[in-house]
Amino acid sequence: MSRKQVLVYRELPPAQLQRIRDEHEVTIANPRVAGQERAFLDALPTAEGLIGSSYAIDDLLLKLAPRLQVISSISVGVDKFDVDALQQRGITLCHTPGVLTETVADLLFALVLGTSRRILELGRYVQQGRWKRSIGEDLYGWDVHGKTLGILGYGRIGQALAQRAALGFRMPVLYHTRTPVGSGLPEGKARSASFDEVLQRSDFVVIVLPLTEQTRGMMGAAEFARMKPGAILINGARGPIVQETALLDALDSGHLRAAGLDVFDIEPLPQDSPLRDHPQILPLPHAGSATHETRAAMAEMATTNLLMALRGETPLAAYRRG
Ligand SMILES: NC(=O)C1=CN([C@@H]2O[C@H](COP(=O)(O)OP(=O)(O)OC[C@H]3O[C@@H](n4cnc5c(N)ncnc54)[C@H](OP(=O)(O)O)[C@@H]3O)[C@@H](O)[C@H]2O)C=CC1
Ligand SMILES: O=CC(=O)O
Repeated sequence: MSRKQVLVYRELPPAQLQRIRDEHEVTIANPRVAGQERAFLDALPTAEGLIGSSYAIDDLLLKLAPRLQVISSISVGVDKFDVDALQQRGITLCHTPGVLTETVADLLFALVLGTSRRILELGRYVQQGRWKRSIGEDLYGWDVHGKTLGILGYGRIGQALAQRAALGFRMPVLYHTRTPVGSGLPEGKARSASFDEVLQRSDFVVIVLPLTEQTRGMMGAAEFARMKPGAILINGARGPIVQETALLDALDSGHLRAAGLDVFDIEPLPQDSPLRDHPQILPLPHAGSATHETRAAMAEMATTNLLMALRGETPLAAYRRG
């Protein structure tokens, strides 16, 4: 089999890089790192395979890469890619579903606990030397067990989150999804509900949807107004699903109690963003899948996808719009 040109546009563990080098010629250039964008653009005209993530690959960029056969994303979400343009050009898009599901669900549940029990605020209180006597009501949190958890998007991660909530914390679960799906839980633990019912009845609304034309901006002022007073919003999906200004208004007015955000409209979050230091926001740096074990598994799966597709084999996970 002939060796092909592979452009690696995000860091890969050495073992995975070596697997690619064993079969192909490799160029490493991360366009998000200062000084590497030129090398990235220069490598596109000859690139036959691309592996990386977190960088928009649109039609304009694809025009610069006429030999491209495969893109392997080190992510499950594929919103950074112009999927229609890829399909028209016959380029295979691979991603990493499944290997990160449980890890992301763990982090989403950490945001549920962290917002309601005010973990960030209480930790800072101790670190700043302000803990001089037993804390009072002004620092109390709110119970999580027994509260209603609403999930927008009931796919792999949504269902893993529901298991934690329903079985571990006795939380009634309401879920909203596009295609009807069973709860996967014992009778009475979770049920499907309309978008409105999830908003109106849930104490926590967790977003685990893909970013698409239908979901972009889906949570705005009208949707926050329909949420229960004192409810908490968790966004573990993609920033642009939430209208950030409307969220700030809903928090500042006191209608929503708190928000746990792993994702933002612009990432990394700009230094002057009002979401960065907001007292009711628990912000994380898009860390859903960021454990040693899971990032290693994602890199391995993405590398396997790339190598299989370049050999003409069916990769472990090729993405096609349904
Ligand atoms: N914070 C982080 O670090 C991470 C974030 N993510 C985000 O989580 C998302 C979900 O991942 P995963 O669970 O593996 O994906 P899945 O494809 O398994 O689940 C997505 C679910 O959303 C549903 N859905 C899609 N569009 C709509 C809509 N318009 N209205 C209602 N439901 C809809 C899907 O239904 P249907 O079957 O009908 O399409 C499906 O049930 C990813 O796309 C990514 O954006 C993922 C990993 C890490
Ligand atoms: O956000 C991460 C992903 O895998 O998608």
